[in-house]
Amino acid sequence: MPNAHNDRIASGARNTSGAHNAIATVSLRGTLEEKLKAAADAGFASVEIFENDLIGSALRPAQVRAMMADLGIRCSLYQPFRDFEGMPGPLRQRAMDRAERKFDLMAELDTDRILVCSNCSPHALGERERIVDDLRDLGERAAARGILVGYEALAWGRHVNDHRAAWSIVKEVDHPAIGIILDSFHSLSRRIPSESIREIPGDKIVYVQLADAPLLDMDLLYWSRHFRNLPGQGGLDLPGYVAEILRTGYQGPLSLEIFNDRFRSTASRLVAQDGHRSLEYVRDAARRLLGEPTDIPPPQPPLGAEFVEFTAAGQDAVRLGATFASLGFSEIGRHRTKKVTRWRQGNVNLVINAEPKGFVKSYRIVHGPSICAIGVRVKDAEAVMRRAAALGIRAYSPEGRPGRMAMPALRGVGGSLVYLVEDDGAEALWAREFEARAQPEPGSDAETAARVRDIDHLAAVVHNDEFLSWQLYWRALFGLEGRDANDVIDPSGLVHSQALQSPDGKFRLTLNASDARETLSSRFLAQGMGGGFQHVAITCDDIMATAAETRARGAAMLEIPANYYDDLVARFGFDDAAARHMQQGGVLYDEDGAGNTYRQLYSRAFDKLFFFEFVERGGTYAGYGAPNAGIRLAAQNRFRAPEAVAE
Ligand SMILES: O=C(O)c1ccc(O)c(O)c1
Ligand SMILES: [Mg+2]
Repeated sequence: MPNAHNDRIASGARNTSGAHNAIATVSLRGTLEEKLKAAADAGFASVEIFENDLIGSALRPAQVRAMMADLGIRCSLYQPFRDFEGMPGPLRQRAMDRAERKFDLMAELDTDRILVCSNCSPHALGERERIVDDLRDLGERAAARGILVGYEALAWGRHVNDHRAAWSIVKEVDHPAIGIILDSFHSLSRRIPSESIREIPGDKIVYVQLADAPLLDMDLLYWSRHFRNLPGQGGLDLPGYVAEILRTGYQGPLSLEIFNDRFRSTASRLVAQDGHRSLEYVRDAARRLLGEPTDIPPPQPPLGAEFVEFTAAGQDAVRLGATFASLGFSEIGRHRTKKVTRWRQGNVNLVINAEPKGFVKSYRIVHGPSICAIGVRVKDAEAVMRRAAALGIRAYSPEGRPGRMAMPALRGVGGSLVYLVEDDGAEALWAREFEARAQPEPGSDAETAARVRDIDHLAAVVHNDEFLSWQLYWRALFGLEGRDANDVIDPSGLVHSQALQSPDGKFRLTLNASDARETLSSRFLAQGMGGGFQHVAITCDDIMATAAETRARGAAMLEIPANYYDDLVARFGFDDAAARHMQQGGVLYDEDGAGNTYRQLYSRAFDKLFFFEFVERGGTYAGYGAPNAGIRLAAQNRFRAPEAVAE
């Protein structure tokens, strides 16, 4: 063998075979140049070059190689090589010739690994002996070039569609240049137990591709080509899968191979950054499953929401305060040095920040009066900050004034902030930062409103492009779990909704996104210039009393139509008087079938930007009143500006 060639392969193998993060070019939007740049910028050490991305590129392979060298990344896999094994007659020779041409190309790209996916051709023969012979022949050719071939079972392969079958073939081929490629989508979509990976020695795994996916009942090929997403964004057990791979001793890259229509239209920088985050998350989660040491602190689910901060100045701040008061909140504190007030009811803290400079001012200019930050209670804020840094989540520090922060903060996905409040230090923090105002007189509104308790959940409306980013952020950093996913019917289109919550249910979020241009979610995004928190749901002990009190204080509450209450009578057997009473209060109702109940009441929106909900949970009701969401949207829709309605 010529030495120069061997050295090249050896150095290529050295740089691309160690444990690192990789991404397939098919996962990213844009030209091949844009994809490579986005991957490098996000911190990936290597890429899988997807054949079509190269074929469609104006760059010659040598130019691609030079560009990768400039960017400091490598090509760790060339893929896919299709319809190879078990071909009849002359097609077999064609497949071998085709492989030789691709090996030439791989030398130009300076990559030493190729993916052969199981044959999908109608011509493919299923005879095992022939398949084994073909792969062995390919192994000889690959070995002569210093190339490693990985055989991947596509979930819809004609004869081989299960990694256990692929492994049994590779084992029989028994050639040093032939190994297996594992792809989590193909394995987990078919519900193949991940423990089966224990049969495979780590050094026979040539490459590992990872993708999560929402749990859909769908044709495998269609599901795979359009709905894959990043580990932590779907419903497959990626940590369990990766744990089994690491257990084999596999030392190669973990690589994202995400076929997803949305990713193809989202900025490649965002997908690449999220992708890197998702791999850090899944590697860490897998190591924890194995009981191995990890470099980063574990996810800490928030113990609750300590406060919600609104940015509003001047007359907006005055109107917002009046809105809070009408909902039963009292102003109980003023910041010692800033134009910030603290409002409280039960254990719920709302903050109005009217500072004329800094982050809150910029946020206000862009988004209008809005929720610019939330404060979450955690046990150990410093550990959360370290985990965030490892996941590429930026800390927030006010320009030029580091160390002046009362509590640490992180950038959220949409640009709002997430403050971390240590659970045992919350009261001391408020006392230090805020001067208390006179407490309300006994018997005042604030007293009767003491039946109000805590923040039940926070709801965000986000751009469709960012819907999965938000999920990854909250799952990877804080260990939230995905719960109800719903499609809600808005009068102007469909809204996707996803609930996330801490394992103990103390901290909950719901995310909403819509593609339709005129849904309330979409109009919020247009009006508020981007995604963010849109509503705050607050628990109370007696929602009928809260409904009466808010109205008595003149709060603008959302009216629910009479038809809804006729339907409640029909569905749940309420008597008419009870239904009319609920109608007067604008109270919506749901039951879960096990006798647990949910009652909810909405305020009108403030400048069409955000609103409040009171909820009374009866028993262990775990949802968010999903059957009522469409009713609420229809009611809010009636308050659209007349010119918008006339469109
Ligand atoms: O959908 C496909 O054709 C395809 C190709 C290559 C892969 O690695 C894969 O997982 C799927
Ligand atoms: Mg694959």
